[in-house]
Amino acid sequence: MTASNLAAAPSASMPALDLAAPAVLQVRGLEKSFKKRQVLKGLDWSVPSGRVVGLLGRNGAGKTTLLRCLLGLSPIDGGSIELFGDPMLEPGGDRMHRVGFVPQTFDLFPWMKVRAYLDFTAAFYARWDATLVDRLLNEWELDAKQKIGELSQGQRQKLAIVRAIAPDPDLLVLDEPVASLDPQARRAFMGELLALMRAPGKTVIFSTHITADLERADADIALLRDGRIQFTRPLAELRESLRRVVFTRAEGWSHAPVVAGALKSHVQGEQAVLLIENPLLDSLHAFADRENASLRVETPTLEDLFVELA
Ligand SMILES: Nc1ncnc2c1ncn2[C@@H]1O[C@H](COP(=O)(O)OP(=O)(O)OP(=O)(O)O)[C@@H](O)[C@H]1O
Repeated sequence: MTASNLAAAPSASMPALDLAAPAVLQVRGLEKSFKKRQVLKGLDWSVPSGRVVGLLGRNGAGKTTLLRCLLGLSPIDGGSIELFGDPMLEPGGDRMHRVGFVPQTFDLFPWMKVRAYLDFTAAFYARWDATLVDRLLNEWELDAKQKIGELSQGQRQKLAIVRAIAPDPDLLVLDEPVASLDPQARRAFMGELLALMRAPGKTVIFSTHITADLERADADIALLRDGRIQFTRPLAELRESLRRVVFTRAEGWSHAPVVAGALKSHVQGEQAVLLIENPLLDSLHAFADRENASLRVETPTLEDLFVELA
């Protein structure tokens, strides 16, 4: 059997994102190591303006490291980063008025009260939406008079989000922004985020393990694996094109069938399981008949995709 007789449309034909849109972020050959551990291995990434991008990757894949490097918060060992078309060499500068960042943990200024902290932060920004701040404090039940050190982890995360959104950033970067939020707050947050950021020219990049949030956001999915971004594609497009294909036969499989367009395959007892891009169903059925196997073709959930690909 040859690869081509089972399926067509190899990965190289994957339609790309709209690259005509100006890139907010252009990363080339990014390298980053901690001592001998190389975390980012010549990573290339282009994020067009106006997208909501979910950064997926396993624990330790390097998501936090990447986000920190992008914003100049962590020095890089090689490659280049352009933010809004200019080289990113260090944090700060005028450009930072256009960027909001929500770190994974927020433990600054524990002695400050919420209101004082927000007023203090507002002074650094050219734009600051005080009306939005008051509305979010109210809706997210944050007490302006409470000290930050007395807030729960989830409340701190909400505060960090308010602080990041208030300057009306053009690029919002969030590192697992909803990990500490309860489902209600998560839903409200995602709604708020999308309402604010689904405006022309606004871009959001957020890392998460919660695939339901990516679905709610109808985000583009960027997969970080082996120190590189493997792809960045709209979720709807992934759903449309990827299928989980299961061949089953009693005598099992010595190895998984070789199929063009297969992104991943493994053998599990009687089953050979493949994740295939744009499978040709007639060819798959013919192969199953020849091999005396049954065939099942499923549309994977995003969680399935994450488990298979990450
Ligand atoms: N300051 C540091 N010093 C040494 N090693 C580090 C440092 N920061 C991160 N690492 C290592 O770099 C790798 C990537 O870590 P990173 O936190 O970026 O992963 P992640 O994808 O964000 O993980 P998670 O999903 O668990 O948050 C890990 O192996 C981690 O141990």
